[in-house]
Amino acid sequence: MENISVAIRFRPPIPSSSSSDLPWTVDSNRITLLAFPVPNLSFTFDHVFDRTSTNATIYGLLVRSLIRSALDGFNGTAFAYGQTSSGKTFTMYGSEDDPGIVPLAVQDVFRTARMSADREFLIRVSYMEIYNEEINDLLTLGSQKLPIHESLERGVFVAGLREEIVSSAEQVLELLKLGEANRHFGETNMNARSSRSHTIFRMVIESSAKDVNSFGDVTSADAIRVSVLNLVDLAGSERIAKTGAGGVRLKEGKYINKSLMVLGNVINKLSDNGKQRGHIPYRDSKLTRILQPALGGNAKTSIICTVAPEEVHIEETRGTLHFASRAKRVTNCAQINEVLTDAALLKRQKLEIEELRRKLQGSHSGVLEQVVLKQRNDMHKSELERERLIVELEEERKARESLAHCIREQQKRIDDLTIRTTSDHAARSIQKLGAGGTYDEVNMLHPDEFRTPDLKQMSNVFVARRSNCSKDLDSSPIPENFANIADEDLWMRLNKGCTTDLDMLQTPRIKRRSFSSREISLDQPFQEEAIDRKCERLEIQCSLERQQLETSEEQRMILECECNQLREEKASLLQTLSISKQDIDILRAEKEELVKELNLEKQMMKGLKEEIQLFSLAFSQREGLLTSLYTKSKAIVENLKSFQVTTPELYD
Ligand SMILES: Nc1ncnc2c1ncn2[C@@H]1O[C@H](COP(=O)(O)OP(=O)(O)OP(=O)(O)O)[C@@H](O)[C@H]1O
Repeated sequence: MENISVAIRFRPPIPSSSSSDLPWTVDSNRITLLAFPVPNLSFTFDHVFDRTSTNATIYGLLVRSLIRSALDGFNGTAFAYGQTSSGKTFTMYGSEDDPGIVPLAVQDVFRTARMSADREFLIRVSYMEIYNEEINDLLTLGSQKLPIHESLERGVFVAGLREEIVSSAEQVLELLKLGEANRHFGETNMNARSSRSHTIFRMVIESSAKDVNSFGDVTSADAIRVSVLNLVDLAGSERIAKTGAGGVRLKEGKYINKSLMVLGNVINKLSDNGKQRGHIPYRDSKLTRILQPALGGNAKTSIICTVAPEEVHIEETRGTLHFASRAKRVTNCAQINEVLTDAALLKRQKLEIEELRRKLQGSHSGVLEQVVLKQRNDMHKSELERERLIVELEEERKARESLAHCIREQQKRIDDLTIRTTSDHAARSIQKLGAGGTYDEVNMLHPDEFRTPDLKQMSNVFVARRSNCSKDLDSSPIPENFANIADEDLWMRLNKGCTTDLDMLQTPRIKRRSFSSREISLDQPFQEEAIDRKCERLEIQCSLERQQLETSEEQRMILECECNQLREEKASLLQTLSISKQDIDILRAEKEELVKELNLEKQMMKGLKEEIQLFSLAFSQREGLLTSLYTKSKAIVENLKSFQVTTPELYD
């Protein structure tokens, strides 16, 4: 990681401007603003160049190392930043007497390249401008609005930009002249020849070691270094009030200010502490997008901030100094950009393709197939299991239904028995009552006259009506113990919520017959005998009925036991059912998982196939490129040889 190098350059004051005491002092690399906005605000930079400094001095101290690094394979960017008319273009391009950074760098690149004993270089140049947020190729007339693309191999690049292979500084300077002619300049109140666009002069420097490993192994000597050197002349920020811009100039000014603002934002963000940094808005302008590697990326960067010394520009100066001090805090991470030579790349790609093929055709595909087969089998098994469970479930459901039916039947039988038992009990009670009372004619009872009350099914409701029994003077009152039967709880217990109409509970019509005292005295022994017989008969009947009642009770108990058993069975069946459901859910989830895995494997296989196709394609493309590169290199070498023969003094 290394910081961006930042220098401040003061342009000489314009002769016409009223010179007064300067509002700042310069002490070595430190600038102190004396009064604005607060007294003694200081900024320290890598270099501060005063009005006497030449472009050559600036180049030597700030840019030369960058150019040397570019020849070693590091990306490099140098740009001039500052308000309009502060001397950016002068710094970058200079004059006849004082050539600027661009021509000096071009000379230096070729000089250094020629001096290199162990590497040979291939240099391409391009020249573009960003005018009103559109990219124009300055080396090709009419080539405007070029798009920015991004790829893994090339990173961010301007599609369709002409790249000229160059072999000498003069050739480049000629191209620069051509570009300058195409560049947008315009007159403003501040500058007679104001740059209305940002220009980027780019050199792509490729180099490889002169001795190639004769064994043909893939070594670092096979690597090609490719670095990009950007020399940027920015348009200057301008205050419309000062430039007096209108119409086209005004529109240009707005685009210029906007893109410089984005540049400022990017620098601000990058200079923030890592945690607070957040999103860097490179994409907000074409300038920052193209310069992205130079701003916090893989490049060495130098910035020359130009300042107009006049007091009237103090605000702009302060702004430039703030930008510069922020930029000073930005760190880049430059590294040598090496790519393998085509031959080495071919070798490596062949190996990779072979590896992939082996993976596909060999054991790997076998394993894959096995996995797929296993998964299919598993899936089939789980399907069968699922079907079996469904059948089982159906059987269980049917069994449960038949059990429930059984329970209902049994319940019905219990209810019938209970009702029967109750009516027997009631009848017996009445008979007992009759036997212990007056001359009730119990033996006159007809079975139909003493019947179980009508029962209407109505859950949880007990209704008892007794509307007219009191009116029937002929009827005996309801026996006391029978009245207990009509008690709500008991009825509920017996009838399980059936309703009854107590009027239906017809007390047998026991007609009272009055005997005269004479009749009683005459027939008494006979009557007593008859009564005894009746009593005996009734007792026998009672004991029979008691037995019957006990038997019914036993039956009821047995049925209740059965009923409980059935309930338990039902509960256990329900439990089994829920377990089966859970099993089915698990199986279903497993099945889905397997299907997902299968799809994933399929995708992987597809991806591998595509990769192989891509590699094959790249392989054939590289083959073609290698051939053309070889032909081109041969031509260049021939050119160089002939050039050396004709102009030997250039290389001295
Ligand atoms: N260091 C310098 N020595 C001599 N002349 C200079 C110097 N710097 C700038 N100038 C002169 O000042 C004028 C404005 O300079 P220049 O055009 O380079 O400014 P600029 O910052 O590029 O302006 P703009 O942003 O408008 O393009 C030019 O005439 C230029 O020759």
